[in-house]
Amino acid sequence: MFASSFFDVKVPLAFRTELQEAGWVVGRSSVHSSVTAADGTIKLLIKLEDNRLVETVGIPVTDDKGSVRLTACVSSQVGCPLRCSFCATGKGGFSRNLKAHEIVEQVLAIEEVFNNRVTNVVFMGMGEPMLNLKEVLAAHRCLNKDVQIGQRMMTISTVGVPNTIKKLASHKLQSTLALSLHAPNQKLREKIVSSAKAYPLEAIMKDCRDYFHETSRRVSFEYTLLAGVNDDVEHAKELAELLHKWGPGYHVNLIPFNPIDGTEYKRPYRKAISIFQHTLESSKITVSVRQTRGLDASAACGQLRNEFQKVPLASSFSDGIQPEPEPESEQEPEAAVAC
Ligand SMILES: C[S@@+](CC[C@H](N)C(=O)[O-])C[C@H]1O[C@@H](n2cnc3c(N)ncnc32)[C@H](O)[C@@H]1O
Ligand code: SF4
Repeated sequence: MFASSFFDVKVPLAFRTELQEAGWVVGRSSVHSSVTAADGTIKLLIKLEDNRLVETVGIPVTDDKGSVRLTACVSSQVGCPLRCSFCATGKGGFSRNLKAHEIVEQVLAIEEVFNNRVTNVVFMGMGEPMLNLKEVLAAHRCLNKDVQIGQRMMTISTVGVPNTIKKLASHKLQSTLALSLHAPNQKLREKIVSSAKAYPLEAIMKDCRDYFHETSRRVSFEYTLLAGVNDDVEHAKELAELLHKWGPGYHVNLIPFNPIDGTEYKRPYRKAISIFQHTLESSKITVSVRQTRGLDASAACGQLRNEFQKVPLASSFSDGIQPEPEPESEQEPEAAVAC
């Protein structure tokens, strides 16, 4: 689709020289394949120099005035070692960290494919950015200084790795921190997120509060809604209480579960999503619901790569969590989302 040397063409010489002096071979990634949705969202499988594959998603959104925002959702690792119970990337296992230039290349690939400038970058693709913080920070610097993407237009998403939020805060970036919470209490979080035991909720909330105080950038909490597991009104009320205890400066982004192979989790019905949202809003919490995008095939993060690499999946449910029977409703669950 584009030449393997696109990195050489787009990235300023100074940064390339810096990388090459550090011993990195750059400009080797290429597009292996892509899936295009009716709404214009494109998911790319990027082939790295060692033939490993990572996913990158380009999401174009046109606002009321007709201007297009193009968001690149980039991967920071090949796979992920943290194995959250609902995530296809985690189920596919972990191979290695990405180098900074491999992250930057994903953004350039999206620009190439869309023939347009990327305006926003979210580190929400495959992998845990905080386990690869040095390279993520180097990529962030290059994207900001050389590819000219504003720091405020970038978001770093983490499920929480001890001591890394403080480290990120010390860099005083003007970027948003997104914390993947998924539960309003420690007990439930441990069932959904296998790494939760190592970083108790209280400590996470304290570090997020400090991040807000040090950077003045709001923290966004990602909450993947799993039917019958964490989507009850009581969970929403408990979440609102938790955020008020540690706020202000918080926002909640609800992500309806995107079905993947190898789990029994289900996507909540629209009505349940809307009740959860309104419960938070009536407690004065600002909320967004991740929009449905058109990539219904292999849309969940990591799923397309797993299909191509025929990755054997780790076992399904985390201990003790069982979905409730589907509610009787005439409404269908929403279609799958991208990224
Ligand atoms: C793929 S992770 C990458 C960034 C980081 N590792 C994290 O967990 O925040 C980005 C977001 O995707 C969400 N996610 C992963 N698999 C999902 C699925 N099957 N359905 C909905 N959201 C999912 C995660 O909860 C997380 O908030
Ligand atoms: S949700 Fe994030 S941390 Fe969890 S397995 Fe997936 S990529 Fe890793």
